[in-house]
Amino acid sequence: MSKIKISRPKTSISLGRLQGEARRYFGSNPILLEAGKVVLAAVMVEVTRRVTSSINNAINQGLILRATIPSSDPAYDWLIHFIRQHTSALSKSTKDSIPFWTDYLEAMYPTGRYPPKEMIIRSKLPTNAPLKTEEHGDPNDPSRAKDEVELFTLPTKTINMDIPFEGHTFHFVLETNSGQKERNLKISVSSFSRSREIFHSLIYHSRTLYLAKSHSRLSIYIPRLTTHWWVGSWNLTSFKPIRPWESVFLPQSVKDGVLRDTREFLENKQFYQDRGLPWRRGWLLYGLPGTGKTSLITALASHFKLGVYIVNVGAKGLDDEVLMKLVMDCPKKCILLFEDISLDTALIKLAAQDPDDRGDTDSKDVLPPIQTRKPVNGNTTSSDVPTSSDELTSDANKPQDASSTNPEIAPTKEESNRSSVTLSGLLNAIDGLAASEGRILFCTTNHVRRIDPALSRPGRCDVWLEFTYATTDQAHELFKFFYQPDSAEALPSPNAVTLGNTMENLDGLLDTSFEKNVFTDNGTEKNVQENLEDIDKSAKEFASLFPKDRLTISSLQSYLMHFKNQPEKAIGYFTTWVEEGCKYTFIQED
Ligand SMILES: Nc1ncnc2c1ncn2[C@@H]1O[C@H](COP(=O)(O)OP(=O)(O)OP(=O)(O)O)[C@@H](O)[C@H]1O
Repeated sequence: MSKIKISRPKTSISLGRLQGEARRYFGSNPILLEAGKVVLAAVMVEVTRRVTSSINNAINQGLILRATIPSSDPAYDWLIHFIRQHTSALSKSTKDSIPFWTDYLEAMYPTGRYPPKEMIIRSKLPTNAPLKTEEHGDPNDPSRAKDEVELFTLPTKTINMDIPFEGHTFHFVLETNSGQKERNLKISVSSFSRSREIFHSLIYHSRTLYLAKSHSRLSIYIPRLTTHWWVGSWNLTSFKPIRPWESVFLPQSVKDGVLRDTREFLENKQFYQDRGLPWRRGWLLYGLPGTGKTSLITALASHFKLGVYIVNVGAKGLDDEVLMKLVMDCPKKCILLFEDISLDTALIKLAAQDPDDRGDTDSKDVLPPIQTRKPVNGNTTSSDVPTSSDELTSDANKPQDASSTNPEIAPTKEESNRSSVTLSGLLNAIDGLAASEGRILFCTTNHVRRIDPALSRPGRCDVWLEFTYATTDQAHELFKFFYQPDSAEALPSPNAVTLGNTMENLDGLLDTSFEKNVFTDNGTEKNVQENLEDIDKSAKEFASLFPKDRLTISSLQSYLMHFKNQPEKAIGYFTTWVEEGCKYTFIQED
């Protein structure tokens, strides 16, 4: 009788037993045996990898909190600022983590020929491409995707660093794309923590640091135009020192008017809303170069602590769509500056055409500006700018489009080719339905006659201000400001004291003690008030020599720079310098 032994298959498998089994089956075939070993080893490696990765994931998901901040978010700038504050941490622990294979292949095959092993892919609709709807065929047809979507690939590069904050260590990973001007893409921050509060705390802290910096500085933004998927976003390019309002030399009435107008605008959002008016204000500053247009804007921005968003309308890479996006993305209460608006832009191209061909209905129906002013300093105007004699000028006195009749100011071919912004695109960006609210637009130009009258429509450039040669009063103020004793640098001029409101921006900067003693050049102690009186006397003497309609503030400033600490010499040499033609060469001392 045969006995059948039934046993349960053993479930525990040891490596030795597996090997034994394998030997029994494949023992007669050493090749199969070796292959089996390899497969077994591979299985073990994979199992180990999966287990490690699961443990890693469990730790990551359970214990580590991670936040990602894209560059489009304001918190991105705050965190970058926070990281910059910890540059020592940056230099110690920064390490590029481009994968070895990417580096190797890049070295073997220059970029472009061999794709990097790690890269970012972004897609976007080509600019100006009409969005195709179902009427135009099957939207899911894959062959259409190639025509409609552009893909961009770039190698990634990451920077890692650990920064301690409030008892936690935060791991920052900055993603950048190598070889591009616009580098940073996003930051991811992680930390061992069970609570989000610590992240909030980090962000609030970074914001506070950032604002503290930006309040004592002027934030300047320019458009990103070079990196494809970022085109049309703003890039914080610098924190400039604030410009004191007192450092701008213009007639007091003009400065007061600009301050008053801006304050009223910023404080009266409700007024505009109640009347269904777009909450926007536009200024056109025009006139000779070096007369203070940019200075006025930076001082105004400093005074009201507004960010300045600068667009060069003639820049390569800018078109109507990008311009519109930029304008829409401006924050509320900021200064949007269109620099040198008549250069390179479509305004010239279109101004040279027959108005009927412009395709811009507004331009045929131009209303006078709400308010235009005489030249800010009441001087004779330059040849390129119109003269206006009254405080408020009529439309007839307004600069007219002369480019179509005057070949000298018609655009050159090169000028016409540079920008792809059209007049209607520009006007839409300024006051179209989608245009941002709460911003103050400043357009500046040296060539006002090239500007299309459509720009003067209310809601676009409401106020036109002309800048011309410096007056005697301006020369007097500049001289005083230039030679004031260092420790009294920020002391208000007598005019500023009577204004009161112009003092706000100097909070914290001023030591208003007029009795404070300073050391003068010759080393003797002297009362500041006396010192200021001396300077004022010299300033009057200097102003009395000042020729009319001859010099701009910038040329005067560069003259004074030759005599930094020598007011007497500046006065003594001035007439000779003017008679010799105000040459900007090095001034030889006798
Ligand atoms: N009215 C002014 N008040 C104070 N500084 C002035 C004035 N005009 C010119 N400057 C000085 O001259 C230099 C050039 O001035 P600014 O850039 O403001 O001139 P601008 O009119 O904007 O010139 P451009 O039309 O060439 O851009 C600056 O250093 C500035 O400090």
